[in-house]
Amino acid sequence: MNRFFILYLYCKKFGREAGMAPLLVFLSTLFFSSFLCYISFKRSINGRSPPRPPGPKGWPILGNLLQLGAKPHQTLCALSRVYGPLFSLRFGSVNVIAVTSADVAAQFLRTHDANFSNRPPNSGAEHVVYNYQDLVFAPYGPRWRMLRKLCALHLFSAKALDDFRPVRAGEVAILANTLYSHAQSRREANLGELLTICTTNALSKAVLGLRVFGEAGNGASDFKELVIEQMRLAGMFNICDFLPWLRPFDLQGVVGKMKNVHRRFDTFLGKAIEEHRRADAKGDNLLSVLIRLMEDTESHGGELTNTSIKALLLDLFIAGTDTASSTVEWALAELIGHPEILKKAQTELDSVAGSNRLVSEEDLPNLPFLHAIVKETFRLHPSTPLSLPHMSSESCEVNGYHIPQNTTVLINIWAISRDPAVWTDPLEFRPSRFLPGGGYEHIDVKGNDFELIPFGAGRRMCAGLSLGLRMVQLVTATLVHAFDWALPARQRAEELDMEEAYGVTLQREVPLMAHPIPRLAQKAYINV
Ligand code: HEM
Repeated sequence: MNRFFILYLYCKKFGREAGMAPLLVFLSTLFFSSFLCYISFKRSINGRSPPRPPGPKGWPILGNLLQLGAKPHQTLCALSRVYGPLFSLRFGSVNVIAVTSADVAAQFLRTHDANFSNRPPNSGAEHVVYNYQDLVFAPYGPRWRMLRKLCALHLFSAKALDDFRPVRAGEVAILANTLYSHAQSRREANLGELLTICTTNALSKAVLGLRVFGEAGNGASDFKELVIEQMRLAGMFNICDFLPWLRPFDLQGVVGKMKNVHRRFDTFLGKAIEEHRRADAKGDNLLSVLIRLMEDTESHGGELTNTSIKALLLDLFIAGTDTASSTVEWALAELIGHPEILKKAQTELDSVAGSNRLVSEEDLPNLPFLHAIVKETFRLHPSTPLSLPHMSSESCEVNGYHIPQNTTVLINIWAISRDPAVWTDPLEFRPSRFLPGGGYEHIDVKGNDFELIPFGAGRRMCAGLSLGLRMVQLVTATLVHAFDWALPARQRAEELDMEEAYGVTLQREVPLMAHPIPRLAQKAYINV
């Protein structure tokens, strides 16, 4: 700015002395208008039109895709040490923003929540869940609202949770009984596998009125394979989602597999709907309720169709089973590695539930240390480390940066809950931090405290939070109360592998294998 002004004065002085009035007017005008242009340019850079967030340079065409590595949540956390808690990336032709601090996450999911309530397009939503007819990928609007309301009322409300309480108790008792027989025959248990069976059956009984794992003759084994295949596909990275001109080629064969899974799911769910219809949809499971509601078009404006019901059921199985079971598996692995914390939790459970029966949901309000263990597990091992992606509907300004329309936003839940600026000794498993006097007793997992958001936050936060949380608390409590745990021969607790494997949910790289050792009276395990 000073340079323009000095030049202007210089021109004025020497021009006048040389009798060059017309030239002087011309030059002064030129310099003055340049000066104004310069000012407005600087303003547009600094003020009105803010810059894009910083970020690593990418490759031509692919952008930063190749830099993500096998564990993108860890890579993005490392990049935030260089570029700060809000930085930009490019995945093929898609603009992406990564967020790694609680404050910035609150700006996206609270201050600008409405603008970020859509999900970016992806092949899974198109080919598996009936072309965005489901709840997880539905565009933010009336249909999404209707599906969310239906689930909130008939599956996740306090009344629905109470109605299905015996179902969860029954499945947890079957799990305890199975572990007891492992103990009797001195077999080690594959915890991940048994927990997936338990959570999926508890959900499928509430949703379809049947146990999809472990019962012959109802297509259950086919369904089991399907759930597993779908989870594998959901964890795969389809490069064509980011380079749309590659779509016709399906380079990784992902779309072909998705279509196959979709067809099989469709047949299974179509049959389930037919059977429920034949039985006049009299049951109290969610599918019966939805079929009854479908007849009453006024209640849903014609939006509830056979297809949207199937899409919703698919969502519930994909979103609601592995999330809960992997969290419990991590909790138990941490407890085996910290025997003094396991002991303290057992003492609390014994004092509330005794040793003649399994712990029940009615006991949960009296187990503060158990709740602290669950929170600490969600903090260190959030089951969806990058949450689900959000997308901006319009361009906007966040934290002084310009975010263009249709930008994908990845909230790194994993990095946020390990942020050393917020958490003391962030990598230590220390549940007592959530107890009174522990420094973090005010923090909850329900989307209000952005330092810990395993279920996300804002309008698109987890629809099944109430059920997921209840299930994780009950199953963890049961494993801790009913058994002591020993690792297979020669494996020492302090050497237990805690490596993560990235996928649709944050699984353990090495499945947790352990020997259950019953610690309650025998009758507690056989009353199934
Ligand atoms: C430990 C258990 C669970 C965890 C940690 C978890 C976590 C999450 C997260 C992080 C999201 C994305 C939120 C966002 O986009 O901001 C989500 C979405 C969702 N979850 Fe869960 N979840 C769990 C259990 C469940 C269960 C049991 C169900 C249903 C049976 C469920 C159904 C859903 C649905 C339908 C959505 C999409 C919501 C929408 O787009 O409006 N989740 N969950």
